[in-house]
Amino acid sequence: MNKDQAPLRFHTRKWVKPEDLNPNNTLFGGSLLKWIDEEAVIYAIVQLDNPHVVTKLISEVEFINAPVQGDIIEMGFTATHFGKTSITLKCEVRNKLTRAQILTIERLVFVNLGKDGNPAPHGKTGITLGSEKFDR
Ligand SMILES: CC(=O)SCCNC(=O)CCNC(=O)[C@H](O)C(C)(C)COP(=O)(O)OP(=O)(O)OC[C@H]1O[C@@H](n2cnc3c(N)ncnc32)[C@H](O)[C@@H]1OP(=O)(O)O
Repeated sequence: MNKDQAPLRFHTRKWVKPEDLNPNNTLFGGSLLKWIDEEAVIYAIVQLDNPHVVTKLISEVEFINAPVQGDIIEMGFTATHFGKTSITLKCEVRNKLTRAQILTIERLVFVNLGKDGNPAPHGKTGITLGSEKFDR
C-alpha cells in the first residue's frame, strides 16, 4: 500500500445466498461486480457530496478465491486519487470470517456531474472521514 493512501474501510457485508450462485455453485462474478459498483458509487457520492456521479472506468478485476453459499463477504474501498471532476477508488473483497482474499480492483473511476449532466469540478482533495456529509 502507498504510504499516503488511507486504509481500505470494510463496511458492507453480504451473505452469499442461493440466488447469487453460478452453475458451479460458487458466487456469480456478475453479482459481485454489481454489488461492488453500487457500493463504490455510494462511496464516491458521499465523498463528493453529490448524488450525480457515474462510473467511468473499472480496471482489471482479479477473482482470487470463489465464495460459496453461506459465506459472509465484506467489501473494502478507499479513495486513491482526487482529480478535477473524477475520483479514483481501490476495492478489495475478502471473506469476513477467514479474511481470505476474494477479489481486487486497483482502479474504479467515477465522474462528478453537474446539473447539465456534464463533468463538473467537485472541489474535493481528500477523504472525508467519520459519518460523512449525509449525516448532517
Ligand atoms: C453508477 C452507475 O451505474 S453509472 C452508469 C454507468 N456509467 C455511465 O453510463 C457513464 C457513461 N459515460 C459518460 O457519460 C461520459 O463518459 C462521462 C460524462 C462520464 C465523462 O465524459 P468524458 O467526455 O470522458 O469527460 P472528460 O473527458 O471531461 O473526463 C472527465 C473525467 O474522467 C476522466 N476520464 C475520462 N476518461 C477516462 C478513462 N478512460 N480512464 C480514467 N479516467 C478517465 C478524466 O480524466 C476526467 O477526470 P479529471 O477531471 O479528474 O481529470
